[in-house]
Amino acid sequence: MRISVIGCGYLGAVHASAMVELGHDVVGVDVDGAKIAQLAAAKPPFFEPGLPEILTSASASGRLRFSTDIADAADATVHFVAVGTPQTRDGRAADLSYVDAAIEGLLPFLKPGDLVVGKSTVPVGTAARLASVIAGRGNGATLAWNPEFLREGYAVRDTIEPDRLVYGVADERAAAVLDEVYAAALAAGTPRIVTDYATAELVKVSANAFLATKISFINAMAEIAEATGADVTQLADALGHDTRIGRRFLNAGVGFGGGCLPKDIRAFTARAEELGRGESVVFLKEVDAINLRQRQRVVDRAIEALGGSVHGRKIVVLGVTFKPESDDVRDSPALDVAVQLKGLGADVVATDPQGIENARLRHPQLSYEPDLDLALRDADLVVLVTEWRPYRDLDPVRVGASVRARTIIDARNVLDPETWRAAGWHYRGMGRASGASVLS
Ligand SMILES: NC(=O)c1ccc[n+]([C@@H]2O[C@H](COP(=O)([O-])OP(=O)(O)OC[C@H]3O[C@@H](n4cnc5c(N)ncnc54)[C@H](O)[C@@H]3O)[C@@H](O)[C@H]2O)c1
Ligand SMILES: O=c1ccn([C@@H]2O[C@H](COP(=O)(O)OP(=O)(O)O[C@H]3O[C@H](CO)[C@@H](O)[C@H](O)[C@H]3O)[C@@H](O)[C@H]2O)c(=O)[nH]1
Repeated sequence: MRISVIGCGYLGAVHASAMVELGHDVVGVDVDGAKIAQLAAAKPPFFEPGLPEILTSASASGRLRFSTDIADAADATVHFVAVGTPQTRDGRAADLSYVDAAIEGLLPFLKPGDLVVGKSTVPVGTAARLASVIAGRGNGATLAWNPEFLREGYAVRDTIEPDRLVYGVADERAAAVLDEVYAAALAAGTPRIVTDYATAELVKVSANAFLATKISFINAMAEIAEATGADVTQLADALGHDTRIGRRFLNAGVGFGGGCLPKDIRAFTARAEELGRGESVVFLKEVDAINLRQRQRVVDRAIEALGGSVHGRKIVVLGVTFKPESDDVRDSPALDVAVQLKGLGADVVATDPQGIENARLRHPQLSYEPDLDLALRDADLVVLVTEWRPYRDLDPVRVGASVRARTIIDARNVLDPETWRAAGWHYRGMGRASGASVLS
């Protein structure tokens, strides 16, 4: 099939390349000329494991092109819309101006039988509104909403072998077209749910709301654990053995960030309020508040660890991205902590395997040191905020020889407290028993 992908960011660039893997002819379109130039040269404009390989093979096959001109989408019969839906500047709602502009741009090039497929995360009701725009001016094209559930860091696998496919459609033909698009994934047994627009839109935002709630739940338990001397990691392990609960997304720490969970729960709340149903999701405000409190708790812990003031002290912040295996710093808890500590007068040095370039663009006032050993030298305090493998694997004895003071805050609970304490470190986790050894 001939496919266009409008918007080639973290979602669209992977989707475009993956569609070639699934056997299609693809043109990726973006308004960002620099991004398109990189993609056209088969160079990913961001770090995503596996993307260089599929981008290279898709480009070499001659079945993947990139363009800044929406007219190049005219040959395609299926048009995925994967542009951003960030939080509006003045509020918590989703900014739909990019989605609206992408649809407006496509309209003159649509043909009878074309299917426009929304991928972006949108407030419920958006698809119905856009379907009527396309019905009016889309020259016989129709709309489907097919939300995306990929995780950054696993985006390639999640796109090629998704946990499920959700089609929000208004007619059977649209579902049949999507079946053709995803034939390879369906043949591999991917479950598919065919539903209406509103349900498809809601599946996406409620999935993210659920994940965010799970994380804030365990972070709330971490607060209680701390007040009682209990250990939240053991608590999560024990809870996780209950298959109804499951262990995933029960890692307490500095909380969730990124370009999705925080903005999506806020947009969901705003939409529910618009619908007069704010009360139904009022708990999401608490989920957000617990999450933001975790960032503050890490900062407070740093102040406490340094005896009441961070002023003039060297604090090494391990990680700037919102999670490992990504260079994405959107709403990153790690950067938030680094910026707050800097604001309090600390001599902050941040390091990260992939995120420094993006972090520097947003926060040029911070000092960055890509070399981990150099970063750690003479530190008064080490704060692990993003659990990249090299930080999880740090040797406390070796690191202990180069820092000024052996004090570490493990804001992701990924280090073994006993090992670090045995090497002479003052170790603090988040909701982990702060005393000496716990019998196992
Ligand atoms: N990043 C993820 O992991 C992920 C996963 C699932 C869903 N989503 C959703 O997908 C959407 C895109 O997210 P993202 O992370 O890829 O954002 P992004 O900011 O990385 O990419 C969006 C891209 O759209 C381009 N764009 C904006 N207006 C355009 C237009 N009119 N025509 C063509 N291109 C245009 C931008 O230049 C940018 O490259 C959002 O709604 C997001 O919530 C993201
Ligand atoms: O137990 C956990 C699990 C995750 N996180 C944090 O939660 C955030 C989000 O993590 P994750 O969900 O893995 O990353 P995303 O790539 O943002 O993916 C989410 O957001 C995407 C965009 O909507 C969806 O497609 C995905 O399904 C959804 O998992 C990160 O800051 C993680 O550090 C925790 O603090 N504790």
